[in-house]
Amino acid sequence: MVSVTNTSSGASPAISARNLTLTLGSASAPVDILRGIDLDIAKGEVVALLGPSGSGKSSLMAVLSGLERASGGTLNVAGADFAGMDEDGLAQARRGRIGIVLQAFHLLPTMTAAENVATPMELAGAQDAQPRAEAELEAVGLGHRIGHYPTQLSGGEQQRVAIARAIAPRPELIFADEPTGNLDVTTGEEIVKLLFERRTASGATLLIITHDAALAEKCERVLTMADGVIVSDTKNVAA
Ligand SMILES: Nc1ncnc2c1ncn2[C@@H]1O[C@H](COP(=O)(O)OP(=O)(O)OP(=O)(O)O)[C@@H](O)[C@H]1O
Repeated sequence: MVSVTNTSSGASPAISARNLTLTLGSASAPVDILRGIDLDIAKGEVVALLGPSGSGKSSLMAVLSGLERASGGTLNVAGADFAGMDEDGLAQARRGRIGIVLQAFHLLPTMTAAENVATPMELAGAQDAQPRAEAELEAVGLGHRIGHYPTQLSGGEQQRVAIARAIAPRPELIFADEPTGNLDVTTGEEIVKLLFERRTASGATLLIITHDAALAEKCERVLTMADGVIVSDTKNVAA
């Protein structure tokens, strides 16, 4: 891997965080999980987030994606002031702006593939949720599976549905937390290829947590965390 220390600062970043902190646990036993994150991610950047288990990767992603409120600092995501919002505000701000793909798929078992993809768009008020869901399922290679329920689909197929669900609303940002963690190596490689293809088609910014060095090499930029802070930030010249 050819890498250089990152020096870019996008004119209009997709994410801008300053001294971001997250403290959880109880009042008598607080745990400082994020300990001062400063980060700018430019629009359209593809960024890998690495680091040992427990270093705070998922916690950082939860805060940046609006699933968790920061305890301190400033955070602007896709033009919205996330640090100043309560949980309802964050839920509203996430809608349509942010797509999330997790290791464990998190599809709703009582809904078909098409319903899993269309429902979030319907909740956001999209009139064309159904045709968009079907088109995105087609694009991830599941056009023949739109009426199937998650239990009728393989792990790789379920993750394709989750990718379609994340991308169909045309979000500005996609967050993926170890999206291949529950898949075998070959299926995982197919899923990464698909995620990158769909990301390229949409132009969205992508932040992906991974333990896979080969996957990190495919990203333009690699952030490494340790003990609640970012300890390195490099650009992959070859990516
Ligand atoms: N609700 C919580 N209360 C207290 N500590 C927590 C809470 N949630 C997470 N932690 C702690 O925060 C630290 C960071 O966890 P996080 O899941 O963000 O790490 P990670 O780098 O994503 O790890 P992994 O690679 O294992 O998924 C861990 O030490 C974890 O135990």
